[in-house]
Amino acid sequence: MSTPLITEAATSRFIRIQDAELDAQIHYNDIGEGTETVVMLHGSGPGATGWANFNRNIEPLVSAGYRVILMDCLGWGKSDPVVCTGSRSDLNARCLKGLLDSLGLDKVHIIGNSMGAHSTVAFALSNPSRVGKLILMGGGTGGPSQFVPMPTEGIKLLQGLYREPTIENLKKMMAVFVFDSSSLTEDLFQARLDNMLARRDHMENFVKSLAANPKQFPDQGPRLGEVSAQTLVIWGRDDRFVPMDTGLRLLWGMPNAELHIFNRCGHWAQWEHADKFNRMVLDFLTH
Ligand SMILES: O=C(O)/C=C/C(=O)/C=C/C=C(\O)C(=O)O
Repeated sequence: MSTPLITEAATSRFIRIQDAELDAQIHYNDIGEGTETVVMLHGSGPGATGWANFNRNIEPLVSAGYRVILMDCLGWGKSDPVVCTGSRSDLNARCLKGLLDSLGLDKVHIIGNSMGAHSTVAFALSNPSRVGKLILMGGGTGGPSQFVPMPTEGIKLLQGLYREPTIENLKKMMAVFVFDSSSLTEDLFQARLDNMLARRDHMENFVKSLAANPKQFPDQGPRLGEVSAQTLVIWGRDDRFVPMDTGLRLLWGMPNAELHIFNRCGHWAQWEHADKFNRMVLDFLTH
């Protein structure tokens, strides 16, 4: 049976999350009807959303029988604005818990990209019984690289773009974001710019958050050993945002992790190597 055309608009949903510390509206996309659910958490770039980060990865999972949920973190996309003065990884993890509680989902697999991967680890640490398998791409913990000065060139360009959201700064950032920047189309730049300019509050709040707390993604290294979930770590050899040796730290720290490094790949493995990435994810989830 063929999968009907999946669109952002048709799968767009909102939900209110309330707990002792949080009262906010979250936007998410809900696709497919499988008994097993895969949540995808996007990165922290300006204009990033679940849909923008993962649009090449949804259909294969839905066709294979999974329900897919893309959560827009607070401060991105159509979710509420926030100024985050503490750990953004923990904030995203709390939102995810609220979303899963509201949807009645007890246990999910999670794919996290960059900030999304840091947040996946934070969620697994605070809710170990609610995670199935984990896929971490270009992230999983903040903290230093052994080889590359921090902040990296990519993160400096990302922060510059938040401060001055222009097409020129977007193109400068995207040029080091992927290995082969000739794969980036004008349509992609425009969609990103539209996302950014549609939510200037998100852009301004990110800058305020950084000023209040420059370490938005704390080093979770000392606690990695507590994550017992089977984990596939995926990195680009040419990642200029979150260096590849962070992947090695995850591999050393997490008892059930394995690592795949793509050659000729930057910070966006799920997009730059989408077909192989999708095959690897399906294989990892089913075996
Ligand atoms: O500073 C960090 O450790 C994390 C950085 C990111 O999360 C950057 C992500 C960028 C994207 O995924 C994007 O689509 O712009």
